Formats: sequence, structure tokens, C-alpha cells
Amino acid sequence: MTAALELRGVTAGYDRRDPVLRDASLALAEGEAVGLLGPSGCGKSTLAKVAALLHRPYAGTVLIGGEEARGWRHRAPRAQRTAVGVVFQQPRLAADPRLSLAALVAEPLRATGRGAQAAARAEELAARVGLGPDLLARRPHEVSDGQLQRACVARALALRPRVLVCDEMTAMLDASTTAALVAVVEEYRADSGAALLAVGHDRVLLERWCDRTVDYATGLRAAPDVTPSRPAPADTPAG
Ligand SMILES: Nc1ncnc2c1ncn2[C@@H]1O[C@H](COP(=O)(O)OP(=O)(O)OP(=O)(O)O)[C@@H](O)[C@H]1O
Repeated sequence: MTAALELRGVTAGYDRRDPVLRDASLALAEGEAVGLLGPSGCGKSTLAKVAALLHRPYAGTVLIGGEEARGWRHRAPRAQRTAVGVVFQQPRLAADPRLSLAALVAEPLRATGRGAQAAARAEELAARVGLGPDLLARRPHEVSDGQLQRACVARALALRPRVLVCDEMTAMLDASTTAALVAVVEEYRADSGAALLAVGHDRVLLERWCDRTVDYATGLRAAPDVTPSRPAPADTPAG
């Protein structure tokens, strides 16, 4: 069966001589929720960025819906880039402080030529995550972390991704906002059949939320039937 998202033999990091991820493999079936657990600093966010096509690995392959990634960041083909939605731990780093929350949620729609539907769809998404019109009119510095993270989740769902990567999505949030955002993600997955990669160190949360959990230190090995990775061309810079 084709995996919704697959990393095959990925080596990645910030120094080619001392990579963070070494020959890491992980596959998510269509609709599957996988929790990736590991201690702080081990490389979970690096793996999440590679999976979301935001960080180019030194070696190995990322496949989205069975198709090999053909670029990274803005050079990724739009269909691949938009197939993966991502939510980061710190909404203030991920949100443009000049935009209203409404514009923030609508940003991916405008950026992909769906501007005509943007306002109505942003409102619908905002309602889904529990943000009313008064909050949508505010800018990031005028809302709480939890309210801003709700907007970031709505933004990640705007293009109906087939895979959602949540990198410590709830690490800064209280229990009730955590429960509300997990419920939003689960409702979206139930509607859409999307797969989820939830990254974090809260084992209790991820075991309750996900179909299975993978330990970063021991669980990123290739399945026996997975084709060995091919190294990326040596002369292409990482980043
Ligand atoms: N942009 C960067 N440049 C250089 N080194 C980095 C960069 N980002 C992360 N690192 C380093 O890579 C290693 C893995 O970091 P990463 O953020 O992937 O870990 P993590 O498991 O997500 O940690 P946490 O749970 O604390 O968020 C760390 O040693 C970190 O200092």
C-alpha cells in the first residue's frame, strides 16, 4: 500500500560532517496517526521539517503519497508543498506579526490563487478552531499564545493537506486548549482521511492521541521491505 508520507534513509542536519538525523526511515499509512517521541534536542523538529519539505536532507528520500519529493521549501512543487500541512511549537515565530488572524488563516489560500474564496473559507476554518470574528480582526500581539496557535492550526488546514505534521503543537498550551486543538485535528482527520505525524515528548498525550508511537532513538529504522536509500547528489547545498 502507498504510504501517505515516507522517509527513507534520511540523513539531515546543519553540518554535513555531523548530521542530526542518520539514515532515518519512517512511513505513515493513509489516515494513520503516528506520534514521534524523543527527548529535547534529539532531532524531532529536524525530522518534522524534512517531512514538511522545509529542510533538505543530505541523503535519502521523502515520498508524499508515494511520489518522491522534487524540491524543498519554495522550490517544492506546489502540489507536494500543499499536501503537507505543518503546525510548529511556537506560534509567534510562525506568524507574520503584521497580519490579522483572518489574513494569517487565509494566507495559504491567497498564495495559491484561491483569493476569491479566502475570506469565507478563513471564517469557516476559524469557527472550526473556536475563533470568533472579534479575535480574527486582531493581530498576533493582541491575542494569547493559545488563540494564536488556534489560528496557526486553521492555517495548516486551509489547503486540506493529506498529511498534517504537528511539531510540539501543544507544548506551550494549557490542558483545555490542548484538548480543544487535538479535537480539531482529529475532526479534520476523520473528515478528510489525512495522516498525522505528531512530534513531542509528552508520551501520555501522544499515546492517547495516536494510533502508534515511535521512539526517536530506536524506531526510525527501515521496514524490511523498504528499498535502500540512494545518496543525494554531493554538490547540492543543504538547507
Ligand atoms: N537551524 C539550526 N542550526 C544549527 N543547529 C540546529 C538548528 N536547529 C536545530 N539545531 C540543532 O540540531 C539538534 C536537533 O534539534 P531539533 O530542534 O531537531 O531537536 P528536537 O528534538 O526537536 O528538540 P526539542 O524537543 O527541544 O524541540 C540540536 O542539537 C539543535 O541544537
